[in-house]
Amino acid sequence: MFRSVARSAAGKSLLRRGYATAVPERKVAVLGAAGGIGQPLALLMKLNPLVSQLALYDIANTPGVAADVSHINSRSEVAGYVGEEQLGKALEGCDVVIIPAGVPRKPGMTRDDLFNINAGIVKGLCSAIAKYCPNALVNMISNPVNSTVPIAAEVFKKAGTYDERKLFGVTTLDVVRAKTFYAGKAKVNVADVNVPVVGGHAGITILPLFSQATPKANLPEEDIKALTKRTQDGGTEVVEAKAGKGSATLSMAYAGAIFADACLKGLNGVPDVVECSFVQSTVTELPFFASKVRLGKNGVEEVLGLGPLSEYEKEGLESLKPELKSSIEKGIKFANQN
Ligand SMILES: NC(=O)C1=CN([C@@H]2O[C@H](COP(=O)(O)OP(=O)(O)OC[C@H]3O[C@@H](n4cnc5c(N)ncnc54)[C@H](O)[C@@H]3O)[C@@H](O)[C@H]2O)C=CC1
Ligand SMILES: O=C([O-])CC(=O)C(=O)O
Repeated sequence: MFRSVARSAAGKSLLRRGYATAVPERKVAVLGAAGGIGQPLALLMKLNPLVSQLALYDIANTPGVAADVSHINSRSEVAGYVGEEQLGKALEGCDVVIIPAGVPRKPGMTRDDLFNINAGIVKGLCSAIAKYCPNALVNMISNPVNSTVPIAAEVFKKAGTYDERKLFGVTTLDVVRAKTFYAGKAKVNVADVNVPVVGGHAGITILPLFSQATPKANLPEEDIKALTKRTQDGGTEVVEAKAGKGSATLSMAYAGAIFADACLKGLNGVPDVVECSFVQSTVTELPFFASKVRLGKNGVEEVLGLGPLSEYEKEGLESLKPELKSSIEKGIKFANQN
């Protein structure tokens, strides 16, 4: 077994010497790789020793990004693909496909305002995934995630390839933000902090569960409310600060790289890999919902429940349901009408 080899002294020494034979081959594609998120995400995936092949796809400018990233002396081989006619080659044999393709917000816009453009982009890319790598784990970053994930599910259902264990809305940036803001307020080491974030990925649908945050800090109710609001508005904070030049890219690339790494670890059989993600779910009455999920060799191994909620979180949960429900339905309707 590769893991026992990798963990043995001989395996470690092999790895240190640059022989990656103990780690399985894994192909990862980034769709939208020349964009604000795509470029730093390509860099971070190139640095990930679990990746053996990195396919960088975009409708423009990927050759330059691929040439640049390919000079880094890490394990994976890098190839750039540009234009729809090369999409199949980019996807063939992929284990994980990360999708940050699509337009970002400008100040004054909601994520739902991106629907008209991004829904079509995501639908096209998912049709190609169904054709060229139907078994890949799909990490959906493109907004509005609350709708793009249901769109992807419908496309895969129509193609007969849908496996609910393999489709993920990437909500890791909400967790990253919640951890950072909590650590600042609670004055604890950010590296030790854990905070689950559930619900969806837009405004009030983002529900951080600070009552379950560790290390425990017993923050007053006003602080919890302020932290919740800041986490929910984290994306808007960046959109406003960038003043028309887009939304979060660097922190999103970091979050996307963490989530893809967790998917790869799960595929490789590493035990107890748990991350929050927006997935098909029975945790609430909504068909998709973000919560902690355990990742394994086939993607989602277990969707974990919410755990005990404070009164404030229970109220937040009830208030987010109508908006999340309508975003999910909007995605399903789009996929079936267009
Ligand atoms: N899930 C999350 O937490 C977050 C999601 N986002 C979302 O990620 C998306 C991308 O954001 P940025 O990278 O900042 O935008 P960007 O505009 O900088 O890059 C998007 C890239 O997608 C490419 N693209 C457009 N159509 C394509 C297609 N059909 N196939 C392949 N590539 C295509 C563009 O050429 C461009 O290079 C946006 O929808 C944004 O809202 C952003 C931050 C956080
Ligand atoms: O706010 C946006 O538009 C981008 C995003 O999803 C985030 O930063 O969380």
